[in-house]
Amino acid sequence: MISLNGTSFMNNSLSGVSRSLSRSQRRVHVPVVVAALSSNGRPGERNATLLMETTLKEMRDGSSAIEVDPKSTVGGGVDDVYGEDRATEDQSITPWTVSVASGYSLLRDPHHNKGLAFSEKERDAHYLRGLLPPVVVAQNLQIKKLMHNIRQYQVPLQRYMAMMDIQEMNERLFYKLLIENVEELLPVVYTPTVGEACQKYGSIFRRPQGLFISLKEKGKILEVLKNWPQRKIQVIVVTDGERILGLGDLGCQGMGIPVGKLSLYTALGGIRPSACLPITIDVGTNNENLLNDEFYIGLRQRRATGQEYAELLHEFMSAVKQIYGEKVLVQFEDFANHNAFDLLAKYGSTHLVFNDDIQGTASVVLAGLISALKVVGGSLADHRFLFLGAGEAGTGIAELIALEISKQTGVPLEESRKKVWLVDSKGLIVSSRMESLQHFKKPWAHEHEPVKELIDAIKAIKPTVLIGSSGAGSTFTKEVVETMTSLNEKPVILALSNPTSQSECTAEEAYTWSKGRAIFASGSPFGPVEYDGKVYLSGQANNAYIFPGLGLGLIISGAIRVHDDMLLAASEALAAQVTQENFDKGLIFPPFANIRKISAHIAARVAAKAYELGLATHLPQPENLVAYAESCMYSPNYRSYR
Ligand SMILES: O=C([O-])CC(=O)C(=O)O
Ligand SMILES: [Mg+2]
Repeated sequence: MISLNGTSFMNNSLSGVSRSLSRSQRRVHVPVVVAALSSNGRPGERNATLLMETTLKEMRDGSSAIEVDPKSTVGGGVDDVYGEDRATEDQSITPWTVSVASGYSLLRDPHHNKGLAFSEKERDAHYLRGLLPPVVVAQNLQIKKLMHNIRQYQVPLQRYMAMMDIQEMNERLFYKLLIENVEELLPVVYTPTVGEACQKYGSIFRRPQGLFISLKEKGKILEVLKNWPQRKIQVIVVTDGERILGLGDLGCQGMGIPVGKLSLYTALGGIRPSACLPITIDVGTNNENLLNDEFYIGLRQRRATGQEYAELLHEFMSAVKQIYGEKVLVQFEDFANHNAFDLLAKYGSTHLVFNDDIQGTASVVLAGLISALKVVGGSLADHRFLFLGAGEAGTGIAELIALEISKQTGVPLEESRKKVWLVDSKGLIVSSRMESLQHFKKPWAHEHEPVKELIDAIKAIKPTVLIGSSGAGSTFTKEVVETMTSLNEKPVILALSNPTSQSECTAEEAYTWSKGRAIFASGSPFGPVEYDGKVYLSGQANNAYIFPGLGLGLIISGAIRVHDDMLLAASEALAAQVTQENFDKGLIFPPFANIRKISAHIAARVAAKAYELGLATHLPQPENLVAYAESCMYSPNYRSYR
């Protein structure tokens, strides 16, 4: 018996656990939790807030509050126990955790709460009697009710807030809702609404999500990471908020992005939620509006740069590897160009890192192009590509196109790059500008006389494919689209900038101005367009197709590095999922409704590449990687608590 503040604590539950565990179960890392009992030791009066220091420390290694019926976990749900080298879920290990929660706190624990779906037996076993009204409802009915409620909100931000409330209240319900209504809810929890949520994050802020690491935490980042309740992290999405979508510097309020991206890692890629960690690094903001906004939640100072910035990021990257090991995937998201390329180059050879805006966008767009060519004809090498925007997305896509052309034709990369031209704010990137170009633009400085305007670059280069990646809205004007249409029977036009307000043109503009001839896709979603009596659908060329499956592939193979060939493999896997039926509707991407299947195929191809390149550590390689990827996916169905 241990005494703390005059209250007695006994570790009855703990000994119960030890007795119940088989030897194989003990072999895995079972989080040891000592339930705090009141002086009379009646478990009904357990109070999770009275846990001892040491217990809390152990809980940080990944504990939960509920003993789960193993029969109810098939297909996922083992988010409390983990093996050493397993994928996202471990079905070979009987899940086992110890209850530390009172019924009251159970209802407030989003990882385990089931609301009205707690069965009669569970209500008895977990001290829930009286805390819920008598009715017991199925998860499907809860979904039906919530969808009905969400549809009542006309304002997208209200829908976003409703979804965040559900996520904070009942995690499994949130994910089931999202998975089963993905096409309707993706624009709510993700692009475009998440952009508005970040802009207003200070005002709508209720409960913190994710981990905030600011300059104040310099020298203490390892300790900060230890404050996060889960230790077995598989994916981190981190931003410093400097370039949130096409909305610019939103400082600390960029947190909405890692939170949104990670909810897609789970919903679309099946990574269990407890293995996902959203992080915002706050080094200040140069956004005057935010600095003067009384509701701003971040550091009220201008951005740290140079050595101060590099040191904080380095401490972060080192701490992450120290605490989570070398197989944790760190996804850089929405960093400004000048840092994004440097971070990827600096940590690409020592950490499992991935930049979604450079590599994820590149991979999804390459997939779109591979499938567009089935409609337009020719091989990649037969086409000419012109970009508006030469930042992370533009140069990232350009490079992947060139790599794929070289792979297909065997010509050197330098030659393949000549098929690709980029326009930035100063005009066409040409060799006479070489001296003043940022390093990531230099490979694209081809021989040509200077051209200032996009429209003149189109007339000079005569591209077959036009890609917008500048973050500046309404730049594909009527004249731009008409010129592309005069040059091509089926011009491929991709307006990638996000959110909707920053899109280079709308779907309606693309179809109307091209007289229905454009092959169009956009970064933010657009609804169907009717032109001349025909309905045109447009795909969403968004990295959400790629990163969840890519992440799953890296995790199941235990990959230790991301390699360009994995991005090419992901593109090919995605393109292979586009059916004739999709093409007939004008789509060059498959519908998001099938995204979990798509992610499994992407994961399988990425994992296969990891094995082929010797970058996988989970050996032996599973025979059927698609089936294996599917079997590792988190299921949001409720588990039964004994
Ligand atoms: O978040 C999105 O929708 C796509 C993306 O990475 C960006 O625009 O930065
Ligand atoms: Mg992004």
